[in-house]
Amino acid sequence: MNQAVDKIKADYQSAKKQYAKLGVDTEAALAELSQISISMHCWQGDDVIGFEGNTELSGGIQATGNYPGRARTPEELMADIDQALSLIPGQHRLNLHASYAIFNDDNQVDRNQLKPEHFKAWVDFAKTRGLGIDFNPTFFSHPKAAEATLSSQDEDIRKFWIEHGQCCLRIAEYFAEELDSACTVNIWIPDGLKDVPADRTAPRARLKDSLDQIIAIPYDKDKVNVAVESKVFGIGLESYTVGSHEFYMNYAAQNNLLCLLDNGHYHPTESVADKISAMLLFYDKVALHVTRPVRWDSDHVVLYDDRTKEIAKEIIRNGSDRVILGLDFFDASINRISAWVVGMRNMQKALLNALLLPADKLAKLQDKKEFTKLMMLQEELKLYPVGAVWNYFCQQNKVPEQEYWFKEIEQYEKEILSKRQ
Ligand SMILES: C[C@H](O)[C@H](O)[C@@H](O)C(=O)CO
Ligand SMILES: [Mn+2]
Repeated sequence: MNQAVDKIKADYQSAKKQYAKLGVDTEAALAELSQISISMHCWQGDDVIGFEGNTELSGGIQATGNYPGRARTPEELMADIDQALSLIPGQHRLNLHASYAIFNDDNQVDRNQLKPEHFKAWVDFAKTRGLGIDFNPTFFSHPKAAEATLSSQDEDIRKFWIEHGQCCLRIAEYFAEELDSACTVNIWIPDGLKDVPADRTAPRARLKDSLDQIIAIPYDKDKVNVAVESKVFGIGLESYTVGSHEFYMNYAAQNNLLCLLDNGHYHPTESVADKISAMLLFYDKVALHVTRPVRWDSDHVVLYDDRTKEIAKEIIRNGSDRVILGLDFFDASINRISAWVVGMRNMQKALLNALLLPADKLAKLQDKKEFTKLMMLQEELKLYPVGAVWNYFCQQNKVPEQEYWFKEIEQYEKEILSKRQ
């Protein structure tokens, strides 16, 4: 901690009084914030490469940049995750991809043969840190994903990926049981076409059948939440995406699954914040990948920007317990641990900002059609002292406030990352 403890407390007390005048209880806001876990994606640490020995990223996604210090082994990735989590307030979750299975010399298998034993080291890691784990089958960066996966015309390839999905549900159940915490399994496939399709229906019918076969295996629905993530386009797949928004929204509704909304996966002027309330009138929960698309689904680090703040407001207004919140970005052009810390802390700051709004007062102004006053108050609230409350939250959680965490990143880079050649 760098600011004097007393100064942080004094600033917080002053902020508390200002918010109280608006009817906002800062203590309640802090208590709720400390209950919100974010699923931190393992793939920021190594540019979405994983541990299968394949370093080629496919599926129309790209990690650009060549900053030194990428984690190359499970040990390095775990150490980097520890370093990141030590600088992020609160208790969070870890989001793993199947391509991060940890093999020893004699148990490496292909993705359709994955078993819980290949993830035991992750369970041990999570147990000792009190983390829950979420999971993702990996339908990309594999020779059998070169054309298509769950929508493939090639029945052998489609079968391979169906089996992969089924393995992942079993592994998710293992995570949930071992860690006593429900596991969200998110299905995203890159399947699509570069140019104008002649038949949009057949690949979607095959995807539907493949998903039916995956979720037909017995699994405990209280322990495993299956989510489906749509997308509008990918690099090299610009004209047609098999797993579109409408496809998955209907599939999820019909099969009692979750939709996962990634805010990089829609047309640029569409707002994922706006979709949350609509989804939650029809689903118990919704899952999110918060990211920052710059001109395309570029997966830049999440900032404390208007888009993130608007998503956070909708999470809070609709009930944070109804949103399964994960991040999804991968920036290889900057220190990767700093990327995690900045993105996670920004998501939390946005949630805190939302928790510190006088929600009832603002909603009443809308009801009474006092739009002039509503605009005025929403704008004035932007300069209320959310930073003082944030610093106090960091202090409560024993992590450095403001920018003071960064010297630990510099130290770690000097001592550890710079030695990874
Ligand atoms: C690596 C992730 O699973 C992937 O980013 C997916 O969630 C996605 O958003 C693809 O664009
Ligand atoms: Mn995503």
